[in-house]
Amino acid sequence: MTLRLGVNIDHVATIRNARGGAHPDPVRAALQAQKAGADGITAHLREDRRHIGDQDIERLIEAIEVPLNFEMAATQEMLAIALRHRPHAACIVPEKREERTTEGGLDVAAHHGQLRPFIEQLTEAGCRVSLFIEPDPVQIAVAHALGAAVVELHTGKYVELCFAGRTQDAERELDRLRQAAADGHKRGLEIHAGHGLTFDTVKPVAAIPQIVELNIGHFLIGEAIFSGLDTAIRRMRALMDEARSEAAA
Ligand SMILES: CC(=O)[C@@H](O)[C@H](O)COP(=O)(O)O
Ligand SMILES: NCC(=O)COP(=O)(O)O
Repeated sequence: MTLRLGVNIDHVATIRNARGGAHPDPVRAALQAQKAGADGITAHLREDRRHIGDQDIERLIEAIEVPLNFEMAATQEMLAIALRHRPHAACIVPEKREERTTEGGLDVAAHHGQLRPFIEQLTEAGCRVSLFIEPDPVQIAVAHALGAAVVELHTGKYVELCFAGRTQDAERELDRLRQAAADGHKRGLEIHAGHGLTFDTVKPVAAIPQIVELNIGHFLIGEAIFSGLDTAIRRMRALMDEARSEAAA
């Protein structure tokens, strides 16, 4: 199975919003990412609009040729926006206003009743519905029962453990990712993964054979300051491909 790279351009908007105005433009970044080989663009329209704004979503839909993965909380406001734009994919994520970033996966087991109508309406509108969850067997089973097409496994914990030098715990978390990917794939779910991935942490995740898409943003946008977006994306793509061919050998 080939592995797609979705580039998340949220944090281009974070830099723009630090001063207001229009520069740097996340849509320009998305077009550059597309040219550098991104297979898709991911953007998270947060309730507080701290990075991506409503107009960015409208402009992205107009401008990009690769699929848009629209990340959204399960709120009526976001549902109405998604139904208006009908992006290729709608990824439902948990959201807390006070958090610095998306801290964990959506608890689909606890909120299945609330989530079902969102999944149904988005699917009906032609979006591929993705649920951003922890690599946990119960979450996988409920995501499947809810009729989602895709699950995106939260890799944040694995990355944090790697950077804390907690090698054994990171390996255990990687095993949870492997198990969840295999289990979800067996159930017919399409498997994506992402959050916090970097050049140093991407390869073991990219090597998991059932994963078909990685969504990566914050690190690539940060790295672009030093090497340029094109170089950062091409390097990430190369590491992903390397991991895949090493795993297949
Ligand atoms: C859900 C998710 O993982 C992404 O949206 C990404 O982390 C960028 O958004 P935040 O940094 O605002 O969480
Ligand atoms: N869903 C994960 C994503 O889009 C990118 O997350 P990050 O690389 O910005 O942490």
